[in-house]
Amino acid sequence: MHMLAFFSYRFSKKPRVDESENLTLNSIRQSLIRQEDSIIFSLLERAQYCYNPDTYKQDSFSMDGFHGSLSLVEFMVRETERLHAQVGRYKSPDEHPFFPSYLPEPMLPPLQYPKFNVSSPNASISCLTKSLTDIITLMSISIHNFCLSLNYTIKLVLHHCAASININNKVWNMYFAELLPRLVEAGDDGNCGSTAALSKRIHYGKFVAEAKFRESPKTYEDAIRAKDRSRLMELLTYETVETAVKKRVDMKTKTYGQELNFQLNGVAAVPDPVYKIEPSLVADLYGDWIMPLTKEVQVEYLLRRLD
Ligand SMILES: O=C(O)C(=O)C[C@]1(C(=O)O)C=C[C@@H](O)C=C1
Repeated sequence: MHMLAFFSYRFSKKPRVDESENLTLNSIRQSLIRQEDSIIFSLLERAQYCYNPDTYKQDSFSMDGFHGSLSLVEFMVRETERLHAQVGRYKSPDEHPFFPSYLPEPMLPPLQYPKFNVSSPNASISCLTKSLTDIITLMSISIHNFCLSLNYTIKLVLHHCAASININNKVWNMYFAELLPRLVEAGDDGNCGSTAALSKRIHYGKFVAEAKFRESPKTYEDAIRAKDRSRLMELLTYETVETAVKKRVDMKTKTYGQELNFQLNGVAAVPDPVYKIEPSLVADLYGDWIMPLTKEVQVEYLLRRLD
């Protein structure tokens, strides 16, 4: 059977939807905590390589169908997004493209996103995304998993304004201009990748904002009607949570990024711990960029929440 015919067949079945859980601030925060691991691991991965200035320069590469008006990294991200768009990745409420104006319409029948499944939003969405990637690259063994994951449809609870919020231009600039030069050594070797995890985490602000709005609509409504950004920012900011996030990220970076060098007799070769990334760098990244951008998404979302 042709693969798309196979998909159409599978998609035509009624999706199974778990409606048992509610959108709570606590469950969304748990999801943000799980995403820290992906962010820290991808930064650790990226930190192994040098900066590679040619990857980011326009005019550095030339090949058929690609002549230098974009950098190699822009070209790769744009074309990857085009491919993923064909199987509907950006119709998912927690996926945000970096090059939205270049995307084709999906070739597959639309997925249903009736409501967002708060019990395991990441599990179902990242399972879907992972399966999409697998299916494109392997085209074989993950067909079964892919179809299974599609049947666990995401329960969408966001207001329709969510679709108009995408601050990936800021995420892109933050990553390439601010973060990368601090994270890696200068020089050349090859690699790129952690922007997607950051983008996803930052746009999760939509879910955080929705949960906060639902928990106390009256508190937010006046500020929304008055279009009062600073009041909204004040309402949605929890200093104690931010302090706890930075502390946890610092500890996770130390734990995941510690070099474990043991001699054959099992004794540590280096008495003092050595870290692959300076732990405070990731904690500072959270404090200076990730949380402020997540809050910016929340403000944008709330401003349109009563539209
Ligand atoms: O947990 C929340 O309430 C959030 O809004 C998320 C978040 C964050 O980005 O981690 C952002 C703002 C708050 O001040 C605390 C934490």
